Amino acid sequence: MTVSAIQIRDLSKTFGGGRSLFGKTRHEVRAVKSVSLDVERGETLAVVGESGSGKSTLARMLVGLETPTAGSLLIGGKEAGALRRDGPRAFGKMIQYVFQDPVASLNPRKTIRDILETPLKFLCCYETARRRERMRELLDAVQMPEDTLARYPHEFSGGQAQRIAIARALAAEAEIIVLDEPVSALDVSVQAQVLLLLRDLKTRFGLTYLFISHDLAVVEAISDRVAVMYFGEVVEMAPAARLFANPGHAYTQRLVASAPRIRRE
Ligand SMILES: Nc1ncnc2c1ncn2[C@@H]1O[C@H](COP(=O)(O)OP(=O)(O)OP(=O)(O)O)[C@@H](O)[C@H]1O
Repeated sequence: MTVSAIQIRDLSKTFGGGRSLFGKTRHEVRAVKSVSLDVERGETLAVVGESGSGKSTLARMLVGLETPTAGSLLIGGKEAGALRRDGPRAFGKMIQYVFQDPVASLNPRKTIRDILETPLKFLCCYETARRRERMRELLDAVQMPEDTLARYPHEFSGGQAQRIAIARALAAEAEIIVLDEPVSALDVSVQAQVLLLLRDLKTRFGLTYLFISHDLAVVEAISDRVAVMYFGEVVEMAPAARLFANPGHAYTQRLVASAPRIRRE
């Protein structure tokens, strides 16, 4: 039996509630409500929904940036908490995260060499020569020139910076990458290039993507299956072609009806 890349069961996250230090009742937000889904190895599963539907909270729980209130989460068949207790190295080799704002996600005081070398030192390549070789391979994979290494994040456009952030995520050779609105901050023409790159990398390295987006045109261009979130719940889950041709849930129908379209190659 093949093990799913990610297995989520009844996962919930509630923010707030209880009382503040000063005794005031804190407003409770149920950001994610009992979500269950599997991400199969080698697929791109998109999680789509409008702002506030809980997509990012779900993604952040996957990579340990938020702690679930309830439910279970298996990554590569292993319980996520146990995997984290094995240490950041074991966890980082299983799953990586790419943020929406590429420039903000790269430390402005560090050169790209430092940014790429840190995970390599930590996760895999203990020899300097091997690290140099890996950095060249990583830049080549994201189609950036070698002189990128000596420069700083602010010297790059948003699209270039996102390529560097993707290279950093690839450094650990993790099979699963969570991409949280990775092209939302980019111009439409640059979006298309980065989406093509992501598709190429997925095939080349046998990656699995969980792709968070509010943008249905982007989702249609990249995903194999789509989960639709609405007020913290997954209300529909279907292969992308079927969902766009024949949306089932009333909310999905509204989303699809109002979205512009990008054609698949
Ligand atoms: N740290 C937090 N504390 C309190 N409430 C939060 C926190 N993070 C998220 N929320 C709330 O949880 C709900 C879901 O937010 P989330 O960011 O997951 O949605 P989203 O679909 O990713 O939207 P967006 O695309 O705008 O980020 C929202 O109501 C949000 O205000």
